[in-house]
Amino acid sequence: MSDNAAYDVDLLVIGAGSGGVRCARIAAGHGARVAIIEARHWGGTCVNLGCVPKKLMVQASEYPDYVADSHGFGWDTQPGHHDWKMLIAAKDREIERLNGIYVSMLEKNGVRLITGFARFEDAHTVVTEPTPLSPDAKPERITAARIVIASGSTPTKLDIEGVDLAITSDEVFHLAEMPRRVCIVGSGYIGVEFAGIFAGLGAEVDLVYRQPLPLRGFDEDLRSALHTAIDQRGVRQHVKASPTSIRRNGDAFVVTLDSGVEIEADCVMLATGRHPKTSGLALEKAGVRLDDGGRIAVDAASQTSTPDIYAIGDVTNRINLTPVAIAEGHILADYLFAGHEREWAFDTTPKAVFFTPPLASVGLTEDEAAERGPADIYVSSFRPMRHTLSGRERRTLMKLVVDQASQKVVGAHMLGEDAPELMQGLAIAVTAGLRKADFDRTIGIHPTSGEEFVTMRSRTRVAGA
Ligand SMILES: Cc1cc2nc3c(=O)[nH]c(=O)nc-3n(C[C@H](O)[C@H](O)[C@H](O)COP(=O)(O)OP(=O)(O)OC[C@H]3O[C@@H](n4cnc5c(N)ncnc54)[C@H](O)[C@@H]3O)c2cc1C
Ligand SMILES: NC(=O)c1ccc[n+]([C@@H]2O[C@H](COP(=O)([O-])OP(=O)(O)OC[C@H]3O[C@@H](n4cnc5c(N)ncnc54)[C@H](O)[C@@H]3O)[C@@H](O)[C@H]2O)c1
Repeated sequence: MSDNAAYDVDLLVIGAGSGGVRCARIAAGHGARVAIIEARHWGGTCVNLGCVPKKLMVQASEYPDYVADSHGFGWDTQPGHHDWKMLIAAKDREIERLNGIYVSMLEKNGVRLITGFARFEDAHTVVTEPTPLSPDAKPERITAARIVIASGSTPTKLDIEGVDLAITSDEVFHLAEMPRRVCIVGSGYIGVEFAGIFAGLGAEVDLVYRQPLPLRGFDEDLRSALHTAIDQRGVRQHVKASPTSIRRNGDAFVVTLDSGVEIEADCVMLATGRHPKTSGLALEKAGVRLDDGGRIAVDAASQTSTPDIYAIGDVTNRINLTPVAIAEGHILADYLFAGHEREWAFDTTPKAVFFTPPLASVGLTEDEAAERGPADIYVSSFRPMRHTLSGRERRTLMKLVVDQASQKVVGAHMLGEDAPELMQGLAIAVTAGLRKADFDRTIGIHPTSGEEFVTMRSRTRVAGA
């Protein structure tokens, strides 16, 4: 199928990350002539500098806990030495393998792969340039009937003195040495996850954030439980605080907070959000408009202000998660080249933060539900079975938010071991609009933590009444 023979391709995708790769592959599967341009690394942020290396590092950081916990079960296991360089090399090998899979999957589907940095010449023409990471890339000029911008996002740095002394998540995966003292700024997903990683690997960690509790936007009970869990992990929390400067002190760095407190660290990491990556694309040449927040403005069909140009994933700053970018890419490819729209339940997108212990959520928080009307709240907090013997001070929190009028479970939240694995199943129940009575008539799996979600009989309180 060819949309328009006057163009080199039917679809040109800019950015081979989670969204772009899926869109290109599905469009090619529908018979479109597709090319994809990537400036940095095949697979994008998630595979190279995001979800995948992060999760491997979380897993690496959990082994000392297993060793310590084993003593309560009769083992005399001793902690060993951690080899940071070996971890980084093993992680890099796995990522190289994944890069190869992405490339071969695209090639197998007949997608043309172009290495280089893309820039618009007009609404149907893109030129590519070599980048520092691909200096030998041949410049190309390519015309397309339709173009999808899937260029992702990039870390936002604070405007403070000495900011260039700090790293972001873009650099953290390739540090030459494991830092012994780390100061992390920001308590969103990345700040919390890396506080857990470095603490687990044995570093002294200072976590600085502006709010009274970490993870703004999550359920308040979960945020409080996380605050306690961060303390229990040995991370020093500096709440309601912001850095004002960073300076060198020999081989170390000193972060000064607005309270006057000084924190000395071997590594300062900013985890202060990300912003859409649009610089250098020359969007103005194609008439693609940004909104006030700097994201590419799109309609419900992911179309930008220019017909035939679409945008998906983080560059549109909707829900910045890999499965969402993938879904947006898939929906768009189906819509453009198969004439049908796939349905995905974005409203009940589940979220997880891979701290140790991790937390996960789906649906409404208690406060969000209360704004819509009375909600029955069920909360359970308990010591998981493993820690009755390990002696570790770690509690699990589970919470259900139930719309009182319909008795539908509109939110589920958990902090505790395996929370992300459990939440995937609960997300199906919440997406399906199941009622509390459906949870109650479900038989539990014993002995698990998960069975608590089907045995919460007594309402803890009513919210929003
Ligand atoms: C540290 C970290 C951990 C994360 N962990 C998770 C997680 O556990 N779970 C989860 O769901 N999400 C996680 N995310 C978020 C997830 O990585 C993103 O939401 C997802 O990658 C967005 O996909 P995308 O396709 O929009 O963009 P990206 O994956 O960022 O891909 C964009 C691609 O476009 C390329 N590009 C940009 N501009 C140009 C140009 N002009 N020319 C050519 N190529 C260009 C980039 O090089 C990049 O490869 C994490 C993010 C970070 C930073
Ligand atoms: N497990 C996951 O799914 C996962 C993991 C990592 C990242 N992500 C995605 O990547 C996005 C980016 O992650 P993130 O942690 O960088 O962003 P975030 O938006 O989650 O958190 C940003 C943090 O920076 C703080 N901050 C912002 N401006 C500041 C300032 N001027 N001074 C002091 N603090 C400031 C905020 O208060 C917040 O604590 C996430 O929102 C999420 O969509 C997802």
